[in-house]
Amino acid sequence: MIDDRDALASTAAREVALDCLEAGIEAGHPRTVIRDAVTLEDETFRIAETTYDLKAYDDLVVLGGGNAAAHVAAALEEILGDRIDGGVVVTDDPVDTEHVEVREGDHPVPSERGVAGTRHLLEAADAATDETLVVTAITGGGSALMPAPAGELSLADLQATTDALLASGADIGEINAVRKHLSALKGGRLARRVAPATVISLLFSDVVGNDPSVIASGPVVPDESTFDDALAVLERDGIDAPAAVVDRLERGVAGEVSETPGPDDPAFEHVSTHVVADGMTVLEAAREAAAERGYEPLVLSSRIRGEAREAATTHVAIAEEVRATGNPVSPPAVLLSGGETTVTIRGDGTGGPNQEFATSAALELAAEHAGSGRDDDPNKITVAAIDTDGIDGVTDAAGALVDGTTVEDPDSARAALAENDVSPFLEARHALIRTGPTGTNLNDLRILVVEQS
Ligand SMILES: O=C(O)[C@H](O)CO
Repeated sequence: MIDDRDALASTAAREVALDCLEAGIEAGHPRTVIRDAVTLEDETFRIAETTYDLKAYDDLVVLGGGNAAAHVAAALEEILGDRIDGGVVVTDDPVDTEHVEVREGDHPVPSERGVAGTRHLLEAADAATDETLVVTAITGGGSALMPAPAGELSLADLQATTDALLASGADIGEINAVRKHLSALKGGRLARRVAPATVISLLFSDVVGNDPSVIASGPVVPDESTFDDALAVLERDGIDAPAAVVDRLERGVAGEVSETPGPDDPAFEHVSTHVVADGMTVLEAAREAAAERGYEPLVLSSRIRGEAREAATTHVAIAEEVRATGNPVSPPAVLLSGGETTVTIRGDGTGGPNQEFATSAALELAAEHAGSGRDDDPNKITVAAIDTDGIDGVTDAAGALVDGTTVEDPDSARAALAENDVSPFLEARHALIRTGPTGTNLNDLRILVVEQS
């Protein structure tokens, strides 16, 4: 799964870090998740504690979108086979499916083909009746991949607003409060389109805290955010949105455009929501892989957020403590974390949050190594950081793997960070991890392997 793995795995600690990454990605892949989450026995479809008698429905369709949506559809087909009558998913990571139509869209900025695919998805939703069972395949990336401009808005309006929101530093809850109010599908509006069908909503969460109304902007989840909230995000973050967008939001605040459906809306009467995978799914598998290799595993948090380079300093400090005093676990140990860090763009280079995390960690390790008075073991702490979807920032790398040998010239590492240009820096040091699109999207995975003195 990891390209050129042998070249990266030059020490035992690196080998362990790569094993943990691979175990995490495999556990988060829809084929693994769906196999664990749903079963079919005779005509009874089970998800968690709920069962559905397929004989009670005329047809079963799969609808959805997101980076991993086609993989979810394919995994559902493996279990449900010919019982699936059709459906549409929109994704940027297509795979072959037999019954569900896979349409391509684009991420992180929506595109024309995404709009066309989403229109098709909405047509399939409109065709649902009270005898339809709809299974939704909703994963991270769905907001960009399922663009359905509301009212008079155009794709260009959505693109300009998305660009501005992504550059603004607004968090995903804020970004999606805006996107929901510009869409014919997000913020629960897809539930209205499929009502009165029965809906089983399967969610793969790339949102810290798993709020279902934020994951892919909650197409079949009640929305408590308002036009007011959306306008406040634009104002607070100084976002220069197109006039048509501001106009729609202002008309919404004035009550001239209908609000997204809230928890009391009848559209949600027949919807059940299941978060079937999240960052913890990945962390638990990685933790197990570490333990199997004789390392004491410790999950620090599945909710790490904030500036990537600063999070790296804190992670390395904890690893140093482990190594120096055995707190909070004794080495050999593996520290693990998930969540999603961000990068404040100041320069004009190539990189991503996980690559900035790794570069900053490598810089810390080089400084710690040089100042330790104990230059015999530059490999005592090894750090890997990836985005589980295989695409860190807008690069073709998932992240990077570093240790105390990675940075020999701290000034170059600092310059690369200052320019947000860490990708070429890491490439030159053979530190980039490449996986290609992994088929899942469950946030970041960070592994710190701490060897014994
Ligand atoms: O698509 C989105 O909105 C983000 O990936 C969060 O799920």
